[in-house]
This record gives sequence, C-alpha cells and structure tokens, in this order.
Amino acid sequence: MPIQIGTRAEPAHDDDARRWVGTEEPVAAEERTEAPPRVVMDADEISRAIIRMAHQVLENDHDVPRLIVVGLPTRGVPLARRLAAAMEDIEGHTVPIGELDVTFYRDDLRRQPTRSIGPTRMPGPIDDAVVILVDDVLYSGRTVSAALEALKDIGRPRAVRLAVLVDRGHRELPIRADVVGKELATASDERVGVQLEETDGVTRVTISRLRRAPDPLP
Ligand SMILES: O=P(O)(O)OC[C@H]1O[C@H](OP(=O)(O)OP(=O)(O)O)[C@H](O)[C@@H]1O
Ligand SMILES: O=c1cc[nH]c(=O)[nH]1
Repeated sequence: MPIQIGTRAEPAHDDDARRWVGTEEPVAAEERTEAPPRVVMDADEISRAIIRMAHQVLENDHDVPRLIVVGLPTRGVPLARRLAAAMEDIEGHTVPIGELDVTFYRDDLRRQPTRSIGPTRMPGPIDDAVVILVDDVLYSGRTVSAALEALKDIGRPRAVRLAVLVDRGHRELPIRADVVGKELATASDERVGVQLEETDGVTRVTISRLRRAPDPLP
C-alpha cells in the first residue's frame, strides 16, 4: 500500500519567487550574482555515472530482498528514477521508488530560503527494507541529515545508504555517501549546479563561482 504525505502546492523550484522563513537576512550577498557556469559533466557522462552507480548499489546490497530507491527533491527525485531504471536494466525486475520531502526536518530552516513543501511518497512500508537515498549534490550534509530524521517518522529501515551524483566536499556533519557519481574538488565560493532534462530541459553539471554583489552606494 503506497504511503503518501503532503502534496506539492506549486512548482518545486522557483528561484525568483523563493519565500523566506524567520527574521534573519534571507540570502548571503555573495549568492546574488554568479560568473558564467563551467560544464563539468555532460548528459553522456551523467548517464554513464548513473549506470556505474546502479552497479555499485546492487553490488553493495546484492542479497537484500527489499531495496527502495528514494529521491530527495528537487533533482534527487528524477535521479532516483534514472538510478532505479538502470538497476532494473541490470537486474531485470522492478525497483520500487519513493520520494522524501525533508523541508520541515532541516536544522537550518530559519536560515535557508524555503521552497514549497513537496510530497513524501513511499511505495510501501520501509520497515526492514534497505533504503537508498538519492540526491544530486552532497555538500554540507544537512539535507541528508534532515532526510534521516524524516525517515525515522516513517519507519525503521534495515539500513539506509546514500547515493549522490556529485560529492563536492565541505561537509559540516559526519555524513558520507556510499555511492558517488563524481567527486568534484570545489572551493567554498563555488556552486555546483545539476540540471536534468526532467526539471530543467537540459542535462549537465556545472560549477560557477559566486561573486559578492557590490555594496550599495552610501
Ligand atoms: O549537503 P547540503 O549542503 O544539504 O547541499 C545539498 C543539497 O543542496 C541542494 O538542494 P537545495 O536545498 O538547494 O534545493 P533543490 O534541490 O530544490 O535545488 C541539492 O539538491 C542537495 O539536496
Ligand atoms: O554547490 C552546491 C551546494 C549545495 N547544493 C547544490 O546544489 N550545489
């Protein structure tokens, strides 16, 4: 029996229309403008990385009776679908997919721009299943930490693994990925952008350097 919590009320990602929570300054000045992005993975490289990741996931948990692949919005959800499809190609049977909205579990909810609350859907009980969390980028680790909290409210998986397309370093919490598509050495003033056909109309990974917006005139 599928489990569903919440519904998406409006588009999941709308940078221009982001709403803010709390009273703190909503955005760091250096995030306001960006230099042109440099492409570090194209669509073919991303496809190959996902196939590699699928093999690794299956190798790590080859004897598990129940695997559930769970995407973290926004782009973790289409990535989870792609990963599950690659796993199905290898294994020849259906791989159940879920999606997990972590917004209310974030420890930085008051500091971060929020997007609309998305749905949480599981293909069935997660108890005793191995859950493969899927996200596009692993950075501070706070999204994954929130995902682990959110999962606790749904059930008690036998194990939780983490698969990310890009690990860009700069962790703030003791979290690591089990399966990584590509490790990117990045500076803290850079931003990794994952774009996928399903959400962005183009598939690629870029790095851009964030530039400090000029101070306002006195
Ligand atoms: O390790 P972290 O520091 O948590 O960063 C990684 C998260 O940041 C991005 O999500 P974001 O919150 O920007 O939302 P989006 O997926 O909707 O773009 C990305 O998709 C990861 O989920
Ligand atoms: O560079 C980053 C950092 C966090 N989340 C992203 O999507 N990219």
